[in-house]
Amino acid sequence: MLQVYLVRHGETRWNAERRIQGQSDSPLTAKGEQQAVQVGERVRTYGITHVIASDLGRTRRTAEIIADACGCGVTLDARLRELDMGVLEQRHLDSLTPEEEEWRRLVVNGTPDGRIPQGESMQELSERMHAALAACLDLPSGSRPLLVSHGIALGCLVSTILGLPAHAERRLRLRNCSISRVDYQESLWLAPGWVVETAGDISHLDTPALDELQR
Ligand SMILES: O=C(O)[C@@H](CO)OP(=O)(O)O
Repeated sequence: MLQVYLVRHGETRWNAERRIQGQSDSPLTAKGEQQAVQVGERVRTYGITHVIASDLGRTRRTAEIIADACGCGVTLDARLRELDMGVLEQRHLDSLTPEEEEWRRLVVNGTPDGRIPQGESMQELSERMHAALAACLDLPSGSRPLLVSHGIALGCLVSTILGLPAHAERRLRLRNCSISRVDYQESLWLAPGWVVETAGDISHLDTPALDELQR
């Protein structure tokens, strides 16, 4: 059975400021760095063999800290990037005009192929995240990978593995540096293929970030 750990990056400056990042980037806060250290402390005994991260700065930095603790290197996979939120990237969530708010709702309410102008649909996000996860099946036997990605991207992955629509990720709270795990298994009892073991675990964090979606 292949076990794959899924970690959202540590808190960033724009997370704390309620600004939309998407494929734009902002650095980890001091709290975000500390959260990454705490993930490393937790998973260092898990036998992680590969740390694979989205190529955005916030995930790279989080991955470096975790990989140091695990004694392995980091490889980058652009398929693990956050949803491209087009013209709304870098904006404060509270500053959207009614028209912009409507664009945002097209995505989060599950309108088929809804997208923010110049952005990406949830279907496109789902396809690339599943491709990145499937690539773990090609790693050498006995591998135990840990993927470092983003809130909407990981939520979409977990939701769709459960058979829910991609936009169900809005009902799944994946805080900064939460750990989820999915397993690939052939089971007579559970559905064969990817199975969700846990989602959004933050028991290793002593100061969990306020989630930008929750505030
Ligand atoms: O892009 C963003 O603003 C958020 C949305 O959840 O994603 P993340 O902080 O996980 O990159």
